[in-house]
Amino acid sequence: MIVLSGSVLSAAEQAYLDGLSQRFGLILTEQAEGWHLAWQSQALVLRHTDLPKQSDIVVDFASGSASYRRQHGGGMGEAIAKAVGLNKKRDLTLIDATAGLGRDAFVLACLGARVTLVERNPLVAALLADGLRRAGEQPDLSDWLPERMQLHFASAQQALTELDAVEVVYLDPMFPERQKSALVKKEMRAFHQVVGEDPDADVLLPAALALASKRVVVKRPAYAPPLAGTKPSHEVKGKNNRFDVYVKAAI
Ligand SMILES: C[S@@+](CC[C@H](N)C(=O)[O-])C[C@H]1O[C@@H](n2cnc3c(N)ncnc32)[C@H](O)[C@@H]1O
Repeated sequence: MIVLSGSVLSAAEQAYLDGLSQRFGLILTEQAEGWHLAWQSQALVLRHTDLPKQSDIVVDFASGSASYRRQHGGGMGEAIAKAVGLNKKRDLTLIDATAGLGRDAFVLACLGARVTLVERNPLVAALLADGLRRAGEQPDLSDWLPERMQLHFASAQQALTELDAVEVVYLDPMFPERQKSALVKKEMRAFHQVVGEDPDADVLLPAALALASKRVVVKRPAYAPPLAGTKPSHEVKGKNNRFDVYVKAAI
């Protein structure tokens, strides 16, 4: 069942959603109270019944901060690029096993990586699929993005045993917010409501290390302990986070 409220679907929209569900095996039902899929300006969005449309969650690679970052120097100097090793090899193969809204995956793909995005939440996967579809229709993205960003709807546990080996596995599981989280952006809090916590995140590290031939990179809030309590080979500090790097072989 597809949950869309406040929208009267045209036949074309309904067919599009059915196609999306079939292609990725998505069962789109309400997952978090009050959050449902809706259409806004030809894009699929997640909307909360009690929140204004400005709080909609959408994947938009073609405009907004993702695009600004791409056009204004989101480059090899960024901590994430160094952590992953893109400063050494541009066309790394990479699995982002906790893809979320695909922002990190987009940064990495813009720099040259071939990224398989793994997401287990069906509503988030639907947003990703729709964001990738719209980006693939943009003139400045269409010639490279569909080839470099592929969506895989599955749990990371499953994907990391099923997918072909890659050079790098990237992990960014949800981490419990700090008590006084005034600094946590409104948008992030909303996203937290939809996907909840990731209490099983620790098991992803050994699975990722088994599949990656070069390294595993884990994004963590600066105050968080390393994933699974496992000390990384080294850390790369970002503006608001750090990247724990587990090296298996040189890139
Ligand atoms: C913090 S968000 C990732 C944000 C992402 N790096 C970005 O730039 O947009 C974590 C995401 O990972 C997903 N996730 C967590 N554990 C997962 C697992 N075991 N398998 C697949 N997806 C998972 C959650 O549903 C959530 O969407």
